[in-house]
Amino acid sequence: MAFALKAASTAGSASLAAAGPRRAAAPAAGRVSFRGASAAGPVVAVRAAAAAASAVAHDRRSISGTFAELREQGKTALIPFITAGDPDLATTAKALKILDACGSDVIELGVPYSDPLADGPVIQASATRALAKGTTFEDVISMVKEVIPELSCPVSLFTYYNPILKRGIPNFMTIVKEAGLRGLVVPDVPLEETDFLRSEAAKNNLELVLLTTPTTPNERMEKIAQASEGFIYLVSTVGVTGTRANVSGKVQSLLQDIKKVTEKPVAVGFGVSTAEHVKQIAGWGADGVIVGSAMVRLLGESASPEEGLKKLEELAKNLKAALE
Ligand SMILES: O=P(O)(O)OC[C@@H](O)[C@@H](O)c1c[nH]c2ccccc12
Repeated sequence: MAFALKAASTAGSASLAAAGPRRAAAPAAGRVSFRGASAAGPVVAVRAAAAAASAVAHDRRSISGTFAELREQGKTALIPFITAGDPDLATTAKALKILDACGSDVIELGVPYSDPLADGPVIQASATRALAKGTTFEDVISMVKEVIPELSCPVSLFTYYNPILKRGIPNFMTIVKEAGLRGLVVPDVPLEETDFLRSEAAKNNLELVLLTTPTTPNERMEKIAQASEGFIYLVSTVGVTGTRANVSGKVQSLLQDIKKVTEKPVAVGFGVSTAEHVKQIAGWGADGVIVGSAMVRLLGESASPEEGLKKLEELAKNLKAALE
């Protein structure tokens, strides 16, 4: 069982406002293979070549470099989140290429985990399916290692703390770096415990993204803003992930509060799913939008992987167009 152990030391994390409902660990079944994933088409190669050519001033493949370039262009980053292994790793590989080809600026790839914090029902169900397929951390890493060289945007790994602790922080960071990943989001690690994580990540050219929420006190938000790398993840609302009809109007003032204390880019996530949402958030001055559940649902709940990928492509194009 890859992810069944709980990290007792991280319980009661103060990084997020609310913890999601808990559920039982999913049984690991037969392994899946990502091999056989075909390239997403010529547009992928064209984009990768263009990215290589423009990687002069900024490190285009780092998260902060990507944001620096976008800021110069006055653009807002599109950051999709998908769960690795749902419906299977071959489809995840294709999804990464499609998201990249559609103009995603950073991709957050979630490692499926049995005891998540703040994952809403859509992402929980997706992780359960991925684990039931037997998806392990090692499988995710092997898939990523093959796919990342074909992408032009940086990929950040989203994982809970336990899979990191289990492997040992320095060892984990080496594995992640060697897979070509450029960032890490670890939602259940409190700020107070991030120093070692950040320094080990930095040794491996990985940026550690921290999260702030509407209930984070100002003083703490400032420390998070100082310590966060790549960008600051502004959680739009209290509660768990999942699509919502509207974006909380509080986001506008939260963005202003953060921007008073830092020049680092700020990306907004939780409940963001439509073209109207991303336009509104971009209009409020956010540097990026993170879209998880809406993408995850399309991939995991479509009649076939092909249909899921097609719908994913439509959504990504639609959101990207809204940000142009
Ligand atoms: O699903 P949403 O509402 O679009 O939110 C993004 C989110 O999925 C992703 O960043 C995420 C998935 N699980 C999380 C747990 C904590 C913080 C963030 C996350």
